[in-house]
Amino acid sequence: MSEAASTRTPVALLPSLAPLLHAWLPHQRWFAGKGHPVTGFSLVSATELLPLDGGSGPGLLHLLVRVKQPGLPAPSSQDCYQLLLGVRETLPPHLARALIGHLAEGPLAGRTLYEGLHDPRLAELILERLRTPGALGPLRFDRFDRVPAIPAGLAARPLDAEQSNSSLVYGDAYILKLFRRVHPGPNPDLELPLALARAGCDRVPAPIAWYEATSPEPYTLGVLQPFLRGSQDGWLLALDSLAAGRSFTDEARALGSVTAEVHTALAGELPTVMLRRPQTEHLAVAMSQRLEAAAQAVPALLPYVPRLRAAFDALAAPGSRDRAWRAQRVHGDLHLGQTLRGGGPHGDGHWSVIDFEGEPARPLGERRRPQPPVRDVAGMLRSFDYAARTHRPWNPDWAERCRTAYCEGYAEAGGDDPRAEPELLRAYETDKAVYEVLYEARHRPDWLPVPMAAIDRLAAAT
Ligand SMILES: Nc1ncnc2c1ncn2[C@@H]1O[C@H](COP(=O)(O)OP(=O)(O)O)[C@@H](O)[C@H]1O
Ligand SMILES: O=P(O)(O)O[C@H]1O[C@H](CO)[C@@H](O[C@H]2O[C@H](CO)[C@@H](O)[C@H](O)[C@H]2O)[C@H](O)[C@H]1O
Repeated sequence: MSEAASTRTPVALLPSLAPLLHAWLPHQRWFAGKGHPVTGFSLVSATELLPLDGGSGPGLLHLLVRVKQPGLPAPSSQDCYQLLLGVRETLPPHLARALIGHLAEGPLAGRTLYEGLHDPRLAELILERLRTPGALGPLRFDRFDRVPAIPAGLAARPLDAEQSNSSLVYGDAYILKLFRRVHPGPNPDLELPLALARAGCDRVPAPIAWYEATSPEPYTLGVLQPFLRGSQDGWLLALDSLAAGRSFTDEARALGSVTAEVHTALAGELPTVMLRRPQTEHLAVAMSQRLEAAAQAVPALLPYVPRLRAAFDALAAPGSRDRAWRAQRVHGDLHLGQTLRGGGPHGDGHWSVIDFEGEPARPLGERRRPQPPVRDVAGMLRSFDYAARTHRPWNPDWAERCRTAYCEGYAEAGGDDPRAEPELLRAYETDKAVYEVLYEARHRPDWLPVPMAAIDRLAAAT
């Protein structure tokens, strides 16, 4: 890949970009620091993927920018975001919704700045870069060695369903996920699918290509994988089943077995450890601390704190002195919305698991630590409860049947039966429900009653 005309560092640009970013960034769906004032920006890296002085055509600027938000605790007070900014003389009407603003001063005064991913020409250029491994300034583009070449000229479109990140679909054949808030170190959403692909596990769309920043720190920035066209998302399938009064136990059993398959493959590829005292005590303390922090942010949790804490204390109770739990790399944020049925080469009934990033709010180091696999099981059990609660009238039996079938499927496929360690399962379900209370309070306050109902039930059971 040529380095020509692409790696000038337009530091001089930042002062003129800053006011536009200030007005635009906090309103983006993927911006994690909502509700806290942005006081400034600093540049981590800048790369011209397409020269900005290229005449009448668009330019594409890749930026890693640190956003200063002193109201947030460190390190979130200086989070780093990936931006792909288009620059044109004038914005054609079909790109009107991508507008960020007009540059009033600096080297590009008079030009228009816009969200580059909405411009098919620029999105297609990113795929072109990924087709050929190589370096471009601080960026490095890589390919998985066991997959066929990526064809040229595939049409690009942004995916509307994006949540924490942004995705582009190419010719309905590939999907590129671009991480928005990035942390130094390997992103588990590349690390784990690569490990699974190397293990021959077909439950995860195998990464085909990816790109990273290599300096000043390593950041995983984007991963290209096959697009499962026509696949159905497990969350919507569960809601359909509830609406139609249909059982979901076959699907839940299959999901249990898929989870066990993924866990077995991950345990075979990546380190596993045994958690004993004092690690089990540390686990209980960390869960209690998360509960207390969540209760500070969402006071509705406060009356439940003592009883919920009992579920965590049980992990380190005197009777559990000799217990040891196997820990390994896990998905970390497993729920129905992270599963897709069909759409790939394995047929309509084949389930795949996506989005191995873990809970985005947790530090990367914590997400990459080996954890008891029951953590993922708890995530999926919470998801059955969510689906049953979301549907009117509430159908607790539906969730209970799914729960049983999922645990049976997990054990039948070679996983340890999650019900054999009820304290551990309860602690993880409680920890997840606490996380969900915080997540819903921040992102979807109308949904808060869903995890609060679980908090009420879990507290009553201790
Ligand atoms: N390989 C894929 N094939 C088809 N659709 C996908 C694929 N990967 C992700 N998606 C779709 O994109 C959405 C967002 O992907 P996800 O990895 O969960 O991103 P985020 O981290 O932004 O939530 C998913 O809910 C799913 O609908
Ligand atoms: O998919 P993401 O990685 O963005 O995960 C976050 O958002 C999820 C919601 O989209 C959230 O999941 C919660 O709501 C789901 C229903 O919408 C439910 O199935 C899950 O069980 C529940 O946790 C997830 O927690 C959050 O990290």
